[in-house]
Amino acid sequence: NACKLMAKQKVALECLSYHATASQDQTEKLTQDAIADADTYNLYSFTFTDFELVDDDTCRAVLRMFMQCNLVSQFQIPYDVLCRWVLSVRKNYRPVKYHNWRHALNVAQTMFAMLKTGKMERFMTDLEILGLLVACLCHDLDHRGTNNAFQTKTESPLAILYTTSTMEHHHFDQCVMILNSEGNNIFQALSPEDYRSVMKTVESAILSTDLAMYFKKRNAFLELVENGEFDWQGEEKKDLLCGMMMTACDVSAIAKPWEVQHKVAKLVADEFFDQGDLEKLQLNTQPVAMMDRERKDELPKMQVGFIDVICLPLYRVLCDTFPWITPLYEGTLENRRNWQDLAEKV
Ligand SMILES: CCCOc1ccc(S(=O)(=O)N2CCN(C)CC2)cc1-c1nc(CC)cc(=O)[nH]1
Repeated sequence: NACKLMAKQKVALECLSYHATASQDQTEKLTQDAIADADTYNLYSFTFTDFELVDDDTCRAVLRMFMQCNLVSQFQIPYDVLCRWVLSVRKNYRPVKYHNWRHALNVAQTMFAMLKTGKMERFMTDLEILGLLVACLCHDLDHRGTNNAFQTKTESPLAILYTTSTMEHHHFDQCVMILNSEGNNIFQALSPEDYRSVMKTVESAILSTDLAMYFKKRNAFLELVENGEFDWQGEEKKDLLCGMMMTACDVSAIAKPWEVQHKVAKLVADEFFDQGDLEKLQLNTQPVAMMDRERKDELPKMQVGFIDVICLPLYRVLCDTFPWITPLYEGTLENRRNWQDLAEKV
């Protein structure tokens, strides 16, 4: 009967989440590890890159960010629970070429730098800072290297579950699954009110990483800035600001020093081309230009378009209000010059 089926599903989910989370000995090892200071990982810089970090360093860098924001003591997160949770989040990223754990780490580090070096933390409560870092680390969980359109076209189970922002809803689901797994609930000491509030911040932040949502929110955000908004308090304004910050972090590879941007763009392109191959083979359809490896010579021109349509307008409006994040705008402008040079050469 239905009751029995529900019980079976609950057991299956618990079993799945057991296998989806970090092992006890991995957790114990990380819990014992000494954590280097923030400058060792270059965490306060907008030119941070993960390239020279070994996998275990990436987890230690995350622990360092949580400690620098004083989140562990502020929200009484048991340290072993935080270690297990970081390892479980890493475990639930797939080894796809771009949307993998390293991308999540880079997005979280940019958020850390925007809050600290960019001085944006002054507009955020500690609970919002906790929610934003958790959202960055979880925002692409279990990404398969294919986009929302591909889920719809292939009638994947995810597209049947969620018709809009398909992947982003799945990423949030995965975030909740990990938090609900034994020994992984970093929010366990929060009051029911704070728990509800931080989960709202995490859900809204993860869903705002769907670029389709970004275009909608950007206009409303622009209006606030043009009307001279300055305190950003109040749920709706804060939600808009957090959404813009999430997109700014999500695309921040575009602002990195050229050799970093160039390498990351190749990872993005390789993942897009893999999807294009799938569409040609599985769907027998012609992929869009950015996913068609036969049109890779148009890549520099597409990057200039990406910068002009998505990145520069966002960084410009954010820098107008929060001038200390100008390195993101300047880095993007520099890379526009580099991509434009390559586009003219072809
Ligand atoms: C590097 C390979 C080519 O990469 C791109 C090509 C085109 C565009 S686009 O702005 O024209 N646009 C975006 C919205 N789509 C719905 C339609 C196409 C963006 C990128 C791109 N995206 C990311 C984010 C994953 C990172 C990055 O570096 N480049």
